[in-house]
Amino acid sequence: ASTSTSYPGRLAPYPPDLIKWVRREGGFVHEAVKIAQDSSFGLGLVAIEEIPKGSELIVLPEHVPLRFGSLESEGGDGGLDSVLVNLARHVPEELWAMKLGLKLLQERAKTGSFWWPYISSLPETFNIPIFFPGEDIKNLQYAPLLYQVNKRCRFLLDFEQEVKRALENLKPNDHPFGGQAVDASSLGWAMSAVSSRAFRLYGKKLSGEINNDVPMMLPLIDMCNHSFKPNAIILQDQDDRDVKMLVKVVTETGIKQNDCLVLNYGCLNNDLFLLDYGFVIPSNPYDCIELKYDGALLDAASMAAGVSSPNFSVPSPWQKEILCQLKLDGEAPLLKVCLGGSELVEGRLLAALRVVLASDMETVQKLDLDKLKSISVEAPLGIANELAAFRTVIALCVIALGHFPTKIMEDESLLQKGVSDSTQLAIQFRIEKKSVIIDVMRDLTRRVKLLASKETATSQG
Ligand SMILES: C[S@@+](CC[C@H](N)C(=O)[O-])C[C@H]1O[C@@H](n2cnc3c(N)ncnc32)[C@H](O)[C@@H]1O
Repeated sequence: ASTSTSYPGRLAPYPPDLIKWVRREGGFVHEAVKIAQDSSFGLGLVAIEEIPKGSELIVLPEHVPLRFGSLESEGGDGGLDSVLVNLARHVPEELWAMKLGLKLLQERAKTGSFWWPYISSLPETFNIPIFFPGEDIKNLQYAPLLYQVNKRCRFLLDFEQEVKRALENLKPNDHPFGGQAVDASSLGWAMSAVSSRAFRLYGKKLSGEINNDVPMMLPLIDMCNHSFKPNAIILQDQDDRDVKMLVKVVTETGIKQNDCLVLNYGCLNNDLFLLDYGFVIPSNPYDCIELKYDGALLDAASMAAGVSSPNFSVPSPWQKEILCQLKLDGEAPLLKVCLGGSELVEGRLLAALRVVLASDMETVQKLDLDKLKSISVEAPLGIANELAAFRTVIALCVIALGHFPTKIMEDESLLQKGVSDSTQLAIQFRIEKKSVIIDVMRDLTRRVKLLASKETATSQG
């Protein structure tokens, strides 16, 4: 019970010891691995002694991970419920977490579930945007994320009705959730539990085929917090004795005493970290902002940047042709483009700017698209063209910054006053988005200065 007291806010006040459970089920847990309170990230796994690089930390036998079509013969009883399978068909692919969430809810409701030791130690609540008060959803101040949050909330409300209809006239024995009521809030709990803890790994799908993208919840392993500089990785291995797939966590670096064990959840932007996990990473190198490729907006930005008569709204036919190849024009275009992240300016946008701001068709057509898309290929259409393209992006950044109703300084002083957890997350999120824009502007300004000095040097020479 002494370790149980360090599980605040878990489904059961005193969940069973997860490490013991994994070992009892035939899994392996390194003796120096313990569950501990991580100062700011909830619970985490900690090494209580030094562990050398390449050591196995945790090995889960095949029947321990929880998947939609879990190997019932080993863990639970009976096959997958047909009501559950039918309900899962209503879940769009992008909300895959809800599908596995249905299975989680079923196991949560089942008396004596094989996974109860695991489920009872899951958080009782999740601080992610679908649960934010309306005011804090607005506080995010960033339209693409507001759109995603609203979409998920709407889905949960519709799905609640779908579930109610499916459960209406069922006999108690056929009820997939043991007769318990399921509403948008419990569905939201399950979707968040999965989105914040599941990993997509190799596994058998319901059809029996092996797939490398099967979402599963990995008891104990999912106590590892995230870092872009992980000291451990997940590996999958076949058991020596038979063909079962084991899931392992292995150290990637030597681990010092008292270090937390951290995995990389993925090179994700802050939108996904916030939506799925409920946290925001400061100075996240993968964070970016989304813009819509829009001729009128680009004309305005480019005029503000000093281009006398930009023609983004009415590109000439040869330019239009290239824009179609970039999927920025033509049938079913993909108009969402990004600034920031590892690319700085999304290749498709950069190529479009270079092409539409160029006047000489032949020079453009001599170059392949990959060169036009790459920021590391310097000024492929000449310095003046590159300067106009970069200045247009800087002006786009100014416009994008203007869409945020508050300045970073105001946000910071709000945070200092002390606010609720959800307000704090929303404010941190928008500070990071604005920082991305400012960083892009800073980088491009530096490039513009360098290019301008080269242009002067050339013209003087
Ligand atoms: C897979 S669980 C890890 C275990 C979790 N800390 C717990 O208490 O159960 C993922 C959750 O841990 C927290 N977390 C993990 N890494 C984090 C990080 N780098 N910054 C902030 N929170 C983090 C978030 O709440 C996230 O949703």
